[in-house]
Amino acid sequence: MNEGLHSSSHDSDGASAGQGLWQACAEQLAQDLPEQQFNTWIKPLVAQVAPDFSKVTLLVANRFKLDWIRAQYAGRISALLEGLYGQPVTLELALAQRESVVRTYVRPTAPDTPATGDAPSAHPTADEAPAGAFRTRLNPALTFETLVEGTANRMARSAAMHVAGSPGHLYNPLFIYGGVGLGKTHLVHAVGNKLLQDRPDAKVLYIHAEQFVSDVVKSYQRRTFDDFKERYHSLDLLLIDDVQFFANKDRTQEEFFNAFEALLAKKSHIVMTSDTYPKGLANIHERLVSRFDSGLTVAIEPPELEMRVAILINKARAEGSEMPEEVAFFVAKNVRSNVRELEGALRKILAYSRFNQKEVSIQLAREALRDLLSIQNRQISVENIQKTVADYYKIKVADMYSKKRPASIARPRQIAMYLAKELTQKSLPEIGELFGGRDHTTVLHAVRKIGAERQQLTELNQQLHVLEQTLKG
Ligand SMILES: Nc1ncnc2c1ncn2[C@@H]1O[C@H](COP(=O)(O)OP(=O)(O)OP(=O)(O)O)[C@@H](O)[C@H]1O
Repeated sequence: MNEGLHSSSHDSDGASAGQGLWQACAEQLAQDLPEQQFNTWIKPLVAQVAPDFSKVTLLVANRFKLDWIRAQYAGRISALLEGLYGQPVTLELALAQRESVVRTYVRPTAPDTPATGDAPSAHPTADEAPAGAFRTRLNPALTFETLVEGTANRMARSAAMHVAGSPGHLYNPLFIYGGVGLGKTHLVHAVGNKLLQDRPDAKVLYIHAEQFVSDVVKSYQRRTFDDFKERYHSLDLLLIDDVQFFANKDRTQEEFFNAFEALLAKKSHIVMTSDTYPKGLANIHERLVSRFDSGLTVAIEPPELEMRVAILINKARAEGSEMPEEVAFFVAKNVRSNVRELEGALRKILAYSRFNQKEVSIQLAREALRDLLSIQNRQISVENIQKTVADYYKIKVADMYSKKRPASIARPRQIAMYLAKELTQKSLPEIGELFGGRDHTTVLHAVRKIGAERQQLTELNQQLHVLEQTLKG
């Protein structure tokens, strides 16, 4: 399988070990990716591995491939290398001929342009895409089926589904905004994929705003504006990602305004994403901002705990692995910021599990994520215990202080008191105070009761174990 994989090292001593690291990574990718993807993008890569393994440089044949690998695979490769080696590995992508090293696995960076100028970006344009491969630029893997629903994205998702089902009617334009890695790109691809599934002849284009800027500049340079207009104005559905990148690009904004008006006039649909709501956009013409806001504007929020757990379990399954719920809970509790980070954590855990041939467990997750967890270096507080226990038993945090007595609430509360005594330096009266002003004897009773039951009941012991592991990070 690996005959086509090349590897070289900066010195001959490290050569075979370096080769081993890259080959192990590539073998994993060969298993994880569809064969065609692997053969097209990964197999031709030449790896240079630093003797101490701290850095892997992948040499890529051309700019287009480099951008694509950076966008699609760098995060995954990086996590795999790190998982295999057990320590951070810097990943770089460089052009093979010129060896000019390009920074990698970050989001596409904004072109370095003067405040009012438009300049071509590093993205390939539609004309440069390999024949047939990226006509719509849709990623077929990003569908509604693979997008986990939760409170955080419910409104955006249902509006997007509506648009995919009957484009050109309600919610035009649809403007989706939210922080990084929350699934905006995924959602817009899902709209395109769904529409194409129902109407394979529909003209759909997904484009990142930077690519649009680049297209505008190129058509100015080459005087091919008619082609440009023909391409954009004839679409049935335009999906445009990260429109905040239009800031200060005057000509681009003008062309986008024209395309926008043309598309709306012929009842084509426009779906846009941004990191902020329309009025929060800086350096974008007022007439454009008011157009952005003229359909439906919806936010995507950071996913809540249960959604994060569901995402982890689903994604692990999609990778052919089962992630036990308690492990997903542990990871979701510790990785909160966004879905991209959650995916990164999952990849690390799966790579670590495969490489060490160990089953996925909390202990393994803790080892695989040790850097991430040590950064957090969290101090265990009573509030944290109350929140974690409430999440775990699906009760409200407020019930930790309330006077309610049903067993479904009283028992988790006792468990939280027990953990507070066990994991913090607080005294019994202090803990009682933090549990809604309860007497210290109530706390003592809970501590003794749970401590004794833990010896008898395997299930309780197991639950406490999960909670302790989660809290200790
Ligand atoms: N609800 C979800 N269910 C499943 N996967 C999700 C969900 N939300 C996000 N993801 C995944 O998380 C990753 C990051 O999402 P995406 O690229 O869509 O984020 P984004 O909001 O566009 O971020 P950015 O602003 O950085 O471009 C993707 O791999 C996406 O498939």
